[in-house]
Order: sequence, then structure tokens, then C-alpha cells
Amino acid sequence: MKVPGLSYVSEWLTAEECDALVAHADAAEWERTLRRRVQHYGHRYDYVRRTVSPVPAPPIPDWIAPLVRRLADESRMAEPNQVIVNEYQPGQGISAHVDCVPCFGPVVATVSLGSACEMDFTHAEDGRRAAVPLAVGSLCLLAGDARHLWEHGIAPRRSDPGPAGRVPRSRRVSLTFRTIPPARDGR
Ligand SMILES: O=C(O)CCC(=O)C(=O)O
Ligand SMILES: [Fe+2]
Repeated sequence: MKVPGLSYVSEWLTAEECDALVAHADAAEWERTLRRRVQHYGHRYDYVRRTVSPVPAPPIPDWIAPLVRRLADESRMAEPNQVIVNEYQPGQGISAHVDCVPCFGPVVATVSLGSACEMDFTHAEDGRRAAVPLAVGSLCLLAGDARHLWEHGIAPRRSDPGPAGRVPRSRRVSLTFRTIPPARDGR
């Protein structure tokens, strides 16, 4: 099953780039307010109110800025101004959701570091389902229906199905890039 509007770029980052990004993330401060640890840059997202928070976030750091520029240079999305770093230990996931449509621009991009995982997509209206493996170093872009009509989530489990049996997860770190439109950016 294909998810319309989903683009997947394998090996967008090299293994060395992935390792360096995880090391930078670990040298930065993790927030522990959710079950999984996160870092918010550019703008803070308020998970309770489900909107962009007026509470300021640290600016996008130098170790992430080259990826922001690269996404824009490759015309994958309008230059992102918000980045959330998520950490998933084996057994942790994220419940099915659509990223806030009015808060963010039409493309949301995620890179996967540290461990592969399967991302589950469910059509919010007709219930169609698709499981998309996200490899280390890959870039996953959600636009169109994949961005607006399909929910995405990660099951809180310790392994994923693979071509030759279950594949154990290890610690995964993801970077998700979003573009807050100017009207909201100016708050
Ligand atoms: O970690 C991921 O790959 C997805 C994160 C996500 O969906 C989100 O932060 O909205
Ligand atoms: Fe999301």
C-alpha cells in the first residue's frame, strides 16, 4: 500500500553524519517532560494545547543548520524554522497523529538516526493502513494526503518485522523539520 504524498529518500545522510548528529544531540540538553526525551529548536510545540507555544525555544543550533539549508537547497520544503529532536528507546513510540495542519507548512520532513523503525500510517477517514520502514540515514517527507489525511505513529514495541524475521530496535533519534508560516512565526 502506497501513501500518496509520502516521499522516502534512503541514505540521505551517511553513517558518519548520523553518528555525529546523535553525538551533538547528546551533548545538548534533553527535555524530560514527555515519556520520550525531546529537544525543541526555533519554536516550541505545546503538546497539551496542540499548537506552537509562545514560550521561546533556543534557536536552531549550528549542528542542525546545515540540514535546514540542505532541505531548502534541494527544494524539498520551504526553509524549516522549527526542529524537534525525538529519542525513542526500544519499546517507546509515538501515538498516531496528524501534525497540526494550521501550525505548520505543507511539508514535514523527518530523518532517522541510530536505529531503523517502522512508521504506521492510517487514513484518518477510511482506515486504510500502511507500514513504512524508516532506515537509518533516511529522509521521510510528508506532503499532500500523507501530511493532511493520513495519521502517522510508531508502535511502542521492541522489534519490527523485517524480510528475514523480527528486527530488534535499538535507540532511535529522529529530527523533524517544519516550517511555521510567517503569520505564526511573527508571534
Ligand atoms: O520520530 C519520528 O519519526 C516522527 C515524529 C513525529 O511524528 C512528530 O514529532 O510529529
Ligand atoms: Fe508527526
